[in-house]
Amino acid sequence: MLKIGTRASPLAMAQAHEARDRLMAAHGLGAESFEIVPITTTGDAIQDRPLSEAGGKGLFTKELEDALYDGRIDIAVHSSKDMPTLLPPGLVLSTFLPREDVRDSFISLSAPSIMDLPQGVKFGSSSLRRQALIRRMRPDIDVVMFRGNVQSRLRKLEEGIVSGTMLALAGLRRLKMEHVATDIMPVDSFPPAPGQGAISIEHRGNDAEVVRMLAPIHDEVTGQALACERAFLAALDGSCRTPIGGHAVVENGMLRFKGLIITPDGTIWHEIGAEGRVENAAAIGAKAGADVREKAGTQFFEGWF
Ligand SMILES: NCc1[nH]cc(CCC(=O)O)c1CC(=O)O
Repeated sequence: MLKIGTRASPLAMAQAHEARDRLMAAHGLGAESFEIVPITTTGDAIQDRPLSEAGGKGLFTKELEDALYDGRIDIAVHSSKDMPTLLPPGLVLSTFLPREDVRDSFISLSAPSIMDLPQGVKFGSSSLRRQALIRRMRPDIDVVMFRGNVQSRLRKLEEGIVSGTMLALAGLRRLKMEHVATDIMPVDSFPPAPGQGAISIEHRGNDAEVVRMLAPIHDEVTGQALACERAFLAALDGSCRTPIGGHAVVENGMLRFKGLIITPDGTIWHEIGAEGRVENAAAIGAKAGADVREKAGTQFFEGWF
């Protein structure tokens, strides 16, 4: 019996089921060989303030990691986007499932695109990256803090609390809710978060049986793109306080990466492009991070908060 840990949100549960289904198919096993263990995390419990204030990315992972350490679960299924770049001792992130669409979707009941929103309306997002990118496109718009699952966001749109919000297209697809997307943002003008759209699996590094089970469901190309994007994030100190975009594409053994850092008010940004062979994925991302940091200068990272 392999115990699969997951957050309890509908999206996390859908991702855990996807991981289980792939494991069943890869090993010819039935559902009875797996147990899905939902765990409520601090990140899920805090709904009234931005996660960047409450402690950052680790909020979604700590309880799952505790459960890995004490054996309540054997693997933890995560959204890669929510994973800190550094893992606690003894745990590894070895396995990436084939990536979904990386793009963000715009959701509104009153305008077909962000540029069509009326002057000065409210836009809800808790992601610093999305907030900054929206402000870059539409400095007139009032960006407000906004959290919660798809259903609660749609309710707030209906109630007129905000005129627009944004969600990852990947999440909507996994919830079979793609139809709520009003517009899809191009990656060039609206770069996704590093890791967006990719499910990853964390486990105890010394668990040989788990390593054997996971090997056939790992997607090589997604793993290479993620190695690059996560190295970029790590080089920039990937705290949730810096709006960062980053996206790597792998084709025929070559990797192309584009990254962006932007001030929270959306007025200053720096972009970086890099490419090379996939074998050097992590080095390409790390160098792009160091290069964009140098391009931006230290003053870029100071005095926002
Ligand atoms: N921080 C929440 C989160 N983590 C991963 C996804 C979407 C799915 C993905 O990117 O794989 C979401 C919701 C969202 O951004 O819309």
